[in-house]
Amino acid sequence: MNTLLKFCGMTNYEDYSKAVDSGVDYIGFIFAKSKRRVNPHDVHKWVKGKPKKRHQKLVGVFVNETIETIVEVIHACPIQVVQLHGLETAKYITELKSSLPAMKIFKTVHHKQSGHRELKDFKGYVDGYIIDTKTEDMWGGSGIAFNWESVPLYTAEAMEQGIPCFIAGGVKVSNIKELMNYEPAGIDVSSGIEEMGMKDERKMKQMVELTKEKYQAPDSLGRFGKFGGKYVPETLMHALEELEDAFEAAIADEKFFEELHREWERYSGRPTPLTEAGRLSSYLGGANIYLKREDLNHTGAHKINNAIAQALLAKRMGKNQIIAETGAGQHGVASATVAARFGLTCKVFMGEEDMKRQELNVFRMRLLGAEVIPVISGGKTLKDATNEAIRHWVSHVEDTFYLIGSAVGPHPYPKMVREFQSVIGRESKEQFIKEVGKLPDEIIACVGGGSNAIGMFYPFIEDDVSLIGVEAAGKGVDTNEHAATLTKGSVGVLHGSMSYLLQDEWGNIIEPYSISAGLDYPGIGPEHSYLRDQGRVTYESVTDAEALEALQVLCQYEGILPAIESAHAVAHAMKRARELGSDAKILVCLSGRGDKDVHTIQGVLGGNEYE
Ligand SMILES: O=C(O)c1ccccc1N[C@@H]1O[C@H](COP(=O)(O)O)[C@@H](O)[C@H]1O
Repeated sequence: MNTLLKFCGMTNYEDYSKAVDSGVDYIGFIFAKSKRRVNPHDVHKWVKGKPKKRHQKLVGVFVNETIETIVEVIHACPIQVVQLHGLETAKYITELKSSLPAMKIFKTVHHKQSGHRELKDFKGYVDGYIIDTKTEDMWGGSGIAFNWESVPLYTAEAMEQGIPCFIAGGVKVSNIKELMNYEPAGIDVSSGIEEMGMKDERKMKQMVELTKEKYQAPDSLGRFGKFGGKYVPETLMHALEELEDAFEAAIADEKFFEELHREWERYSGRPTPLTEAGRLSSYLGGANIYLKREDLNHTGAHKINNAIAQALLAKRMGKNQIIAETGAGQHGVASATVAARFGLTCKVFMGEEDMKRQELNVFRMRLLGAEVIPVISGGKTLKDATNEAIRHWVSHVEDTFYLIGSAVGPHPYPKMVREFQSVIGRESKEQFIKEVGKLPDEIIACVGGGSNAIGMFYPFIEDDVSLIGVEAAGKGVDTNEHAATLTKGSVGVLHGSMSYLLQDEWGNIIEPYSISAGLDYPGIGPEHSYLRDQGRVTYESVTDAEALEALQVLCQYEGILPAIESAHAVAHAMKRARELGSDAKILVCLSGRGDKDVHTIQGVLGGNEYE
């Protein structure tokens, strides 16, 4: 579990700059009476001189200050969190919030016997707590620790309120591990990172290292252990390097994210809701199921998250033509949509078999102005469409951006798609903690190439949560008609990266099968192969019949028609809900809606039983 870390009391540009470089989550400035007190105009200059990293938040610390002064400080420098370190009351906080409605407020509670009860007074008023030692003459920054045996009580109360609780007071490199045994959500340090009145770079780095259990994949070559990499013709190497540079520069650029978030919010409709499936859960009689509603995105699935981001990247790189491959048609529709939105031309490669299964989506892509190119090689499905798209890219690499729709392909695509789809997991985490007061026990997502799953899992990878990917078992994993790559496959190279594949003993791809076009892929994103081998994610499989049954149950108990792909995740969640007790909470990524599948479903179920 990752512990949040705050470094407080920066008094000069050098110290602030070291804190930014350390990667710490929160950086604090003292605006109260203290040897560390700073002037907001200096803070403004320092931050302008060295912008913070995207995930970092700047905190202003105040003690029993007037609201007018806090507002003045906030207008003078870019603070995102106000830390109230004195005797401020809930009434005072309400007034402060009416002057600064968007501001996050952390309240310090000074430790005393049963101090955790005091947190109840601030329930609903604040966004986080700091627990610190009070000495006779200092409100904070004393370097003195309190008895950490009380830490779990504070943490539990804050968890119940769905917000983090930081432990402060006398934390040093030498005792931080001891504190971490009490599992605080966050740690706040000021004097413990100082050496002769200045912040010490080495101490900061050590603290970050001691608190973060970092999941660091892929490596600089794009490898997730032995998986991933770049297995492409020489002609594409330069294009991939150029793409990697552009992607890394974009994700370090706040402006790129500002534009991306604006598009996600105002064009696609993010954040998507978290829906408690109450009737479904009661029907199953076990765990509570929650659905992350990616089906409510513009164009009906999670695919648009990544398509918007890659299209913005294409524009940034000055490439006006995009190409895409599609199986179910959802990524094709998403690509055609963003091409229209951003004024790009779009060619979509689609297997002829999939074109028949997804006739309406083909029409929709054409309506959106895209050219849909039928692929007639191989099984005429997603693998063949991807082959054809790569072939086209090789000969048009100068002005063409290949917008890959899943976490597959050569580096940097798996990392890039994970980054852009992680919005699913980040939002879910925040929503779940807010609504349920803790993290889910299990998270379930369907896996074809694996983009909705990795987007959902990645932000939870270091948390104590079970992660389950669900593959398509088609007519059964013991038949020849399935797409269960991780359950039945072996390691090989496909579409530019190493991963598990469905292949015969000579390395020829075995045609996959699933009722859902989106899961009908013989490979899987390399990170899923890695996570499976590491044992961090468990992969299960669900048959066509089980998925269709789950689809009907979700329709009838919740009024939600899922995509057949997503119904695989729902089917496994139904199994698990029955196995787990009623205290358990399951989060399912409902990756897309089923309108596109009505024709297929009707074909299997017949039209009459629902009259
Ligand atoms: O650090 C200060 O000078 C300070 C002054 C007034 C209020 C709060 C202050 N700092 C807070 O104290 C703790 C950490 O202290 P330490 O690690 O024991 O030195 C932290 O919450 C700071 O925000």
